[in-house]
Amino acid sequence: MLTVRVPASSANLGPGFDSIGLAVNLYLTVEAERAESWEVIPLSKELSIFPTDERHFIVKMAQETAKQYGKVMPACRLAVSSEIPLTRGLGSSAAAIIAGIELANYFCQLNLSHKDILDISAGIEGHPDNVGASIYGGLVVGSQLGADIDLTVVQNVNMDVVAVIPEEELLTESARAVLPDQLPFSKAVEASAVSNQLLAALFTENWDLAGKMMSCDRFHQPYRRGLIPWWEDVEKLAMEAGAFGTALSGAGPTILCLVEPGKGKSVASLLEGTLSSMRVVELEIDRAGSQAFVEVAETKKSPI
Ligand SMILES: Nc1ncnc2c1ncn2[C@@H]1O[C@H](COP(=O)(O)OP(=O)(O)OP(=O)(O)O)[C@@H](O)[C@H]1O
Ligand SMILES: N[C@@H](CCO)C(=O)O
Repeated sequence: MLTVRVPASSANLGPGFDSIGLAVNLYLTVEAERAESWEVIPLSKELSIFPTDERHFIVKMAQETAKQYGKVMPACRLAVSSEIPLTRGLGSSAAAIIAGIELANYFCQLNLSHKDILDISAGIEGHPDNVGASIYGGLVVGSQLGADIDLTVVQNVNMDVVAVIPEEELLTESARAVLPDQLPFSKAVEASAVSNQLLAALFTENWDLAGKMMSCDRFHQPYRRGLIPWWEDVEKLAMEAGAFGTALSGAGPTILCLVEPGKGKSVASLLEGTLSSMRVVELEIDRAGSQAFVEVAETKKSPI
């Protein structure tokens, strides 16, 4: 029995569009064993909308990966559970892609490195922000220039994280459809400077400056505001509650609130009191990234 556990991720942190990602402690878990034919058993209610045979997205990802390496993915029985809400901007699709790749890696003995998994998954997603964070954990900064992908993993960044997760879903595809094809040169220069400044501020723990930069994004947030009518209200409440910055989590509609270390609980409880129609979740940064374990005894798991 193979168990794969992949963390959720919040992409962009505002201005780091398609580049910055943060792994957080909500997990997609897949238990897999060889079987006569494909069977996918959803253990979380939200996952029961998906096909239970080889049309399942995770199966397709496994099969596609195996094929890339000239192998055939053997049929398996998968038990899938997830704490990652779907289509809310917390990287559910990235986690599912990585789970599929991990299955192929084990059952087809592909011996893939983290970088191989990054190259395959970013190739599928089109950007390395969510997949990078889910593979490596921590805060990642990625660049994807054609097929050339580079990623820096930063583990010693410390801040508290609160996510405001609404009932409404928003497909990444729809949130990307409102973005412009081009940015004027002067705007692109500003957008790049804001993103650079955000990272410098986070790394030097200049929280006020980091928060300011999160609100100065030029790449995507101005275009996506119209999709999320309550965004401004949540932003205002979060800042009043003590967050140093807020941003759309990935393509939204979840709002990510970043908070100075130690203050996350109080921000979360203040927001919970005022935002009764949304889930307010205090999260931690996941530092381990994607993990695959083979069951060697009833209760003992060994990392592969
Ligand atoms: N556990 C899963 N099993 C099967 N399919 C999944 C699973 N998780 C995600 N998906 C697929 O990914 C889609 C959601 O991807 P989408 O990119 O729209 O949102 P997201 O990844 O949750 O958010 P974001 O990319 O903004 O962080 C789902 O509608 C479904 O098709
Ligand atoms: N960087 C991506 C994340 C969602 O896949 C976006 O904002 O569209």
